[in-house]
Amino acid sequence: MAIARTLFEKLWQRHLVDETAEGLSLLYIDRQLVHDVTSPQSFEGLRLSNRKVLRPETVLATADHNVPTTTLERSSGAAGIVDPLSRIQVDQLSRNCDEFGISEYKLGDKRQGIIHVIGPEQGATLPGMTVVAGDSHTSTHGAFGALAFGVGASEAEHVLATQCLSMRRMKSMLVKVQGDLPEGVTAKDLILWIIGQVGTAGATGYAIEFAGDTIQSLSMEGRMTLCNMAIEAGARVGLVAVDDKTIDYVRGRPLAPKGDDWQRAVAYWHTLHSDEGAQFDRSLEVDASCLRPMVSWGTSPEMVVPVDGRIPNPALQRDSVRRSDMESALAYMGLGPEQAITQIRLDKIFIGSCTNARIEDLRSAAAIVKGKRVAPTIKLALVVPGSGLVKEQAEREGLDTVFTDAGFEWREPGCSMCLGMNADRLGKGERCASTSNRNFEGRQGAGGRTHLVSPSMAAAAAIAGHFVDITQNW
Ligand SMILES: CC(C)[C@H](C(=O)O)[C@@H](O)C(=O)O
Ligand code: SF4
Repeated sequence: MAIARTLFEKLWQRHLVDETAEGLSLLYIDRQLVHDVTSPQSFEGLRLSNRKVLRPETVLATADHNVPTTTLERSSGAAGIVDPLSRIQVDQLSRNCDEFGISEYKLGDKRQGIIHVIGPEQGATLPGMTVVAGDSHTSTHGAFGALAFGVGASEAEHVLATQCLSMRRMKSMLVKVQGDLPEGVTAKDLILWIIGQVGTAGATGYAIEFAGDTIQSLSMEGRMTLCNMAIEAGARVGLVAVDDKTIDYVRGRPLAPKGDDWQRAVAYWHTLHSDEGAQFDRSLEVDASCLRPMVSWGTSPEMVVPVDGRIPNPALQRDSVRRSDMESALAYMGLGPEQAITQIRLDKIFIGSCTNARIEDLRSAAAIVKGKRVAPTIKLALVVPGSGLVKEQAEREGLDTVFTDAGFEWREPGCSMCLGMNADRLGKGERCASTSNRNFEGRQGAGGRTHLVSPSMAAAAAIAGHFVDITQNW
């Protein structure tokens, strides 16, 4: 009888080119995604060593981090970007792509968007692939049963030149989630809860496979949200087995295989799951039916509590390192011990990012907002679709008007206020309910305070002006 293998092992073996006695593996990389921030050094390295891109057709690029999101600033393409540094990076990406023969979705192209949104949307990310990008949230693509992870600029350069990457094999961790998520509790709440349990370094060195009936009933969007934040638990890779939902999502995408190739691919993709009895190095079981909407209160994604909870009291923490981390997080966040989460008032709302800017995310936020008004105390409420095509789809469904009628701003696609690299930022001391994935100090702008939540929780906070338990009062 064949040995039972995990999904991770299957993907790894399939791409293994060579192995050294020291435990280094050489992997074949099928796809590289490229954005404006991390790629300049990789292309410069190629130029300096007089190398070409080996298989330019396997690389796909777009600018996302530095792009402005107002229609006005976007109307004249890269040349219209006001901030000189951002303009240079966006411009440079186009020049590099032209020089090395790489296809790029430029500003103004409907296919442009956050790299982790457009990869799956275009069918550039397919089950069974190895996918890399100079970006930690490349873990997102693991939702398709692809081995996907972020790499550094020199590794990205190596892949461009050779299509291969030398690395150490990861260990495998199973996160088995069972039961129905209560109404109003989403994949975002699930992953925030998991990170709260294992900690931000808890899965370092592991590839996490999310499995169980809860994961099977999640949409592809929900699975992407989960895998997106695997990196916030320390894991470079997040994985979900391929099933009919995966295949239905991929079918007909512009870069998906066609005809006989499609039939052959589907037959292979059906093998992309962990075998019965496969051994993991570690495992965790989660009962989804007990979960609540989650809110982060501190400056690390592991600092989370349910919305009906209170901020923990550092004085009750015995570990002195943890206690001082909690104290400094509370000082930065301008919050006190035991404060009820629902009493926290917000200044800004951000619905966007590669974690939660897909069509399903916008639909769930719009369902909360419909017919209501953003609280007058909220200075700015932004909705930033993950791609031009998500934006177009949302407009077809009238979601843009639901948001703008309520007082939200409806923007052009990009990373936006997920990180302070473009014009969308928090000011010093400003507090934001954000659907993104990181709440580090200064992440959304110097001195800005981030609370990570799901799209429906962010939408409800915009209307109420403070956090609300959407499972009770909505
Ligand atoms: C700019 C990039 C290197 C970075 C990442 O790797 O994740 C960014 O996308 C982020 O979310 O912090
Ligand atoms: S949306 Fe945020 S997390 Fe995602 S790639 Fe952009 S900056 Fe990174």
